[in-house]
Amino acid sequence: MAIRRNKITVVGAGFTGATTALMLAQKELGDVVLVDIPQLENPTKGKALDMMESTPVQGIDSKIIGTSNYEDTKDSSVVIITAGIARKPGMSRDDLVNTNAGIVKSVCENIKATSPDAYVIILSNPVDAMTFVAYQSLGFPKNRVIGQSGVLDTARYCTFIAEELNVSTEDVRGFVLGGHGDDMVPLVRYSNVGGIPIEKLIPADRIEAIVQRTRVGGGEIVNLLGNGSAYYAPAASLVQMTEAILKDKKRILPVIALLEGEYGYNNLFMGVPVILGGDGIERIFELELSAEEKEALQKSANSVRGVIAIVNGGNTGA
Ligand SMILES: NC(=O)c1ccc[n+]([C@@H]2O[C@H](COP(=O)([O-])OP(=O)(O)OC[C@H]3O[C@@H](n4cnc5c(N)ncnc54)[C@H](O)[C@@H]3O)[C@@H](O)[C@H]2O)c1
Ligand SMILES: O=C(O)C[C@H](O)C(=O)O
Repeated sequence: MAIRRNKITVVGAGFTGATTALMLAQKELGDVVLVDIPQLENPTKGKALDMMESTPVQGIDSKIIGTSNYEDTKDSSVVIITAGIARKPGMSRDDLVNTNAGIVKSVCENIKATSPDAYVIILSNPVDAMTFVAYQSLGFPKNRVIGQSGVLDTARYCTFIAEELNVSTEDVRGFVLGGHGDDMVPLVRYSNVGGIPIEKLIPADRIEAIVQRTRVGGGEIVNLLGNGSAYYAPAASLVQMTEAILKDKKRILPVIALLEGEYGYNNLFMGVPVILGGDGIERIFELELSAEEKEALQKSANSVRGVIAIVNGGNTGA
């Protein structure tokens, strides 16, 4: 049988969607289908054609098309959902919940019909709740419904640690647990630089400042941009997750997963470290947490449950 390229669909051709499409093509992870609403079909086609016309210069062979027709996305291996509105200064991600829940639901109905075997990565905010909405709308098994927050939050955390120590970002390891909100939990005890615990290298007050900056990292960019939210680091995060799945890399990454007993939570979508590979979320790692870390995670979980309740008729879980 002839070997075919993977088809990767990116729904939402705005700032994150378009940037993600280009980065996916640059890594030749597959052919990319960029989808937006019918009213924006021409601009979507235009963005895709512009990207396509960069391929001879960049020396890449991925094809990129723009469309508003889900038939073009048929049998995608991975579908990335970036459709929805983004926040502006003064707003919280949770303010987007009702609008984006409707959008994510309608997108998922189309995906379910055209790519029933896809691995689906959700970016639209508030992303923990949107991953829940997608899970309900798709009816796919839990390993194939994956939310993006922890890769981005961890990238911010590691950037700030590297800046603090003036070392390569490549040598910084750590991760962020919990919901994608201001209560997220950067895990200091599990963070190191070249194997050296950060607590041995950075004074406690500076670590606390880094943790706080990470928690509001999305807001920092929103305030600087003035009319939208971050997209370069979010797109890079989506590409890392897609690559982990398509190449069966079995990366250990923090992603939003359905918890069924892990960390003491049931029927809740929240960020936890997992093995991400050819079968999506292949395993969730349950780490031993201190009393303080457990309390912080509980606060984050309570925030996520509050937002899920808004889109789930007052019920706080899956
Ligand atoms: N989880 C994260 O870490 C993270 C990071 C960045 C952005 N986000 C979220 O991702 C979403 C997109 O952000 P952005 O900066 O790309 O916004 P954007 O406004 O630039 O793009 C969103 C696109 O979605 C499209 N869209 C709306 N409804 C659609 C539908 N039914 N079908 C297809 N496309 C539709 C819009 O037309 C627009 O082009 C926002 O909700 C934002 O908050 C999340
Ligand atoms: O902050 C936002 O609204 C977008 C995204 O969730 C981010 O963290 O950059």
